Amino acid sequence: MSPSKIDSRKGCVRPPHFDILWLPRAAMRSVEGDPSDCVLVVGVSRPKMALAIITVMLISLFLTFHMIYDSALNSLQTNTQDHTRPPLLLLSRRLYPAAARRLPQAIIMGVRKCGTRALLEMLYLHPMVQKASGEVHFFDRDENYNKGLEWYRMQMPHSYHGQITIEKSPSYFVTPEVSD
Ligand SMILES: Nc1ncnc2c1ncn2[C@@H]1O[C@H](COP(=O)(O)OS(=O)(=O)O)[C@@H](OP(=O)(O)O)[C@H]1O
Repeated sequence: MSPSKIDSRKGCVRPPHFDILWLPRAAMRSVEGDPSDCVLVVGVSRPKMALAIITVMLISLFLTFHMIYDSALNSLQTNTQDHTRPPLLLLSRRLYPAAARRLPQAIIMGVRKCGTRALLEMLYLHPMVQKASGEVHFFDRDENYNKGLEWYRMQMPHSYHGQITIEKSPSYFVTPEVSD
């Protein structure tokens, strides 16, 4: 070991520059045999520091873009009939589960003027419930029923997997064909 690298006062090994990332363990031992006199110097080389900062910035930028993309796409889907969403990442399906229009799992079918709207709005207070905005009249009106289940599904709101979609059409209760 060259004498210039040895601290003459304490006898500790010193790095030649402050931007050394890894020092060998032996470099931190006292040559003179007194380890308590040594000071541990931890530094990061400038290129590696720059690389780390750029990596963090790129990841933050990507995540920000991904969140903006996701929310923009969700709001677009609310206004269009498109229910598919191209995944930006395979992982994004897990992190941000896709919303889709689903057939109702529950239907409020009557009876009229008995507070069906109030019932629906109260159920809708639950975060796991989504409601159709108006009365769909799928089962009681031929012109709607003939459009098929796909049309019926498209009248439903977007919901996440596990949420319950509810539709309310009180006239189902008094339309004999509905039970068929
Ligand atoms: N909790 C409670 N108590 C008493 N009355 C209530 C309650 N909730 C809703 N209402 C009244 O019910 C009427 C609306 O019922 P619906 O939502 O079923 O109407 S509809 O059949 O869907 O058109 C509507 O009455 P009208 O205003 O006379 O139409 C509501 O005021």
